[in-house]
Amino acid sequence: MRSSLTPLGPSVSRDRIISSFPKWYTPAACLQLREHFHGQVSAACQRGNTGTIGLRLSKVVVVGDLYVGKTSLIHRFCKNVFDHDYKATIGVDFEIERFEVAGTPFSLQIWDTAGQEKFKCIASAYYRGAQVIITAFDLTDVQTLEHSRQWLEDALRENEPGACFLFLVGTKKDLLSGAACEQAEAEAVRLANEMQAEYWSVSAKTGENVKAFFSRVAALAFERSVLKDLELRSSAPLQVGGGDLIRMEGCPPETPNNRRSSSLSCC
Ligand SMILES: Nc1nc2c(ncn2[C@@H]2O[C@H](COP(=O)(O)OP(=O)(O)OP(=O)(O)O)[C@@H](O)[C@H]2O)c(=O)[nH]1
Ligand SMILES: [Mg+2]
Repeated sequence: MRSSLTPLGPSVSRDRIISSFPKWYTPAACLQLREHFHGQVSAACQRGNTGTIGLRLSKVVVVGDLYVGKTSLIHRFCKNVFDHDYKATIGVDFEIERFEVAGTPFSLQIWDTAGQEKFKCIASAYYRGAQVIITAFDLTDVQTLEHSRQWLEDALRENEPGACFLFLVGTKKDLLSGAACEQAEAEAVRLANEMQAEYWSVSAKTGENVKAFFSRVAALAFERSVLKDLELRSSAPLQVGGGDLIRMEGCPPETPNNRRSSSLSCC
């Protein structure tokens, strides 16, 4: 039986349907080398036993220096557009992107933050509760790669240790080729490994790797959400509706030991 919990609104477009697990960009810096969904996740999806995953938004935060192309990357993916003119992001902005992963509805809320120093305090207020942190740098500007570590540290400070998937993304791939591109990527892969992040090179201008990258983000975030949800439901007292409003007769009263941990709640 499939889950009856489906989000409101129109169904997802065909290019947001992820049926097989998307591959990494390079095995030299990737979060996991599996080519299939986790067995428990596949089984849960087949049975329609994915709880409220379809109703939730997973938060993705994109950080990095000004002018590296954060907004362009998000707009290429969400709107399939590219603008040559630079318009600085003021504070934050977000897009919601709906997917169907392994037959289950799943949504990402993608936060675009400002790289300009003067807006940093506004933007950093939105780092909390991220399930994915994407640190973007410009492949043609090594300084922006050097600053990536600081951006990541700032974003991680607002989140629970180990709660976020980390990605390091080199932008403007269309501006580099040959040895220059290989060298920039090699340096980035080194840093990605130090940061325990997955590395991707993309171009918002040509669209190269943009869809593949966000599909990978969505699949990893989805998988972790389903696993967390299964874990919570297997340890929670029997409830109707998955909430705390209605309790089945005979269930023990809530105690500090059986209360749901807030650190495990939905991101
Ligand atoms: N050639 C090329 N130019 C790009 C690419 N991505 C972005 N740009 C250009 O780089 C400039 C900055 O892009 P934005 O996306 O506005 O940069 P941002 O990181 O959002 O900047 P802030 O909002 O100030 O933090 C713009 O002029 C874009 O057209 C790309 O993939 N290739
Ligand atoms: Mg921007």
